[in-house]
Amino acid sequence: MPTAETDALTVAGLSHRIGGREILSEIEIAVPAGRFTVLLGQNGAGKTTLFSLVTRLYGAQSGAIRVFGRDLGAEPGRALALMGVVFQQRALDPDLSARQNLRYHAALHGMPGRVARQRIAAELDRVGLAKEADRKIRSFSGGEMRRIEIARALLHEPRLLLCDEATVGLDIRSRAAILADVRGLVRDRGLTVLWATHLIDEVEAGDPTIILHRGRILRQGPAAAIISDLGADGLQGAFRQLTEAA
Ligand SMILES: Nc1ncnc2c1ncn2[C@@H]1O[C@H](COP(=O)(O)OP(=O)(O)OP(=O)(O)O)[C@@H](O)[C@H]1O
Repeated sequence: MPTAETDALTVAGLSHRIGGREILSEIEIAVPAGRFTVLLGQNGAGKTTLFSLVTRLYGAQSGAIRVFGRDLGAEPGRALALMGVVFQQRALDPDLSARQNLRYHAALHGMPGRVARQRIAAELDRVGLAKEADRKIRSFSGGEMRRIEIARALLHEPRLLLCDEATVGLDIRSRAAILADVRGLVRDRGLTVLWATHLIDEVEAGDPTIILHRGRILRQGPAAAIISDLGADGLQGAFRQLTEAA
């Protein structure tokens, strides 16, 4: 697959087996820079496994992953520095404060103390939690914890943000607020986002959309184009057609 200069993330020929079972098969995707791209798939489609490979939690068994042209296998440090991640499972220490959790992350990225303090203050302020910085994580609501995780993921100023089911378990208002916030980062900062979800109502017509089903990519392109190519009356119908035929 050709790698366009404008691609933030490309994955080519990536397959992954766990315990003899193929979880991902010949994945080929291109995530355009500066856009909000949706990775749409039902539970068990393979979204988290794909994120685990892109973030190097799992070593790739085949294929190539590039982040802004940098090969993840050959230059892991440089490629990973360009990425921020919000995992599906909560990954904050509940007994530490928001500030302490972020400080820990800053240290992992080798940020000098003064820079870390400024960045932590700026990102907590951006998500509206600057005054709550010294509260223990366990005292925050689910939506607030997600906002802290987004602040943490942005601390080292990545160019690509990966979000794995970032709105799962949240009420409708919190879901909408998180989604609007992350879409705003794309619009205002030119951030690239890859947003994994099983929720079709989180997709907008113009979003580059990648449909993953049982470990295979069924379609990718703007959601509106996928719908019209299939003659469907909406993304729900297009998704059903594709997955039923697979
Ligand atoms: N460590 C593992 N051992 C065995 N099977 C696994 C493992 N990790 C993932 N799988 C299987 O791989 C498939 C894809 O799982 P994955 O978590 O990547 O999907 P997902 O799209 O993220 O779904 P969800 O949104 O429910 O987390 C599932 O069938 C899952 O059971």
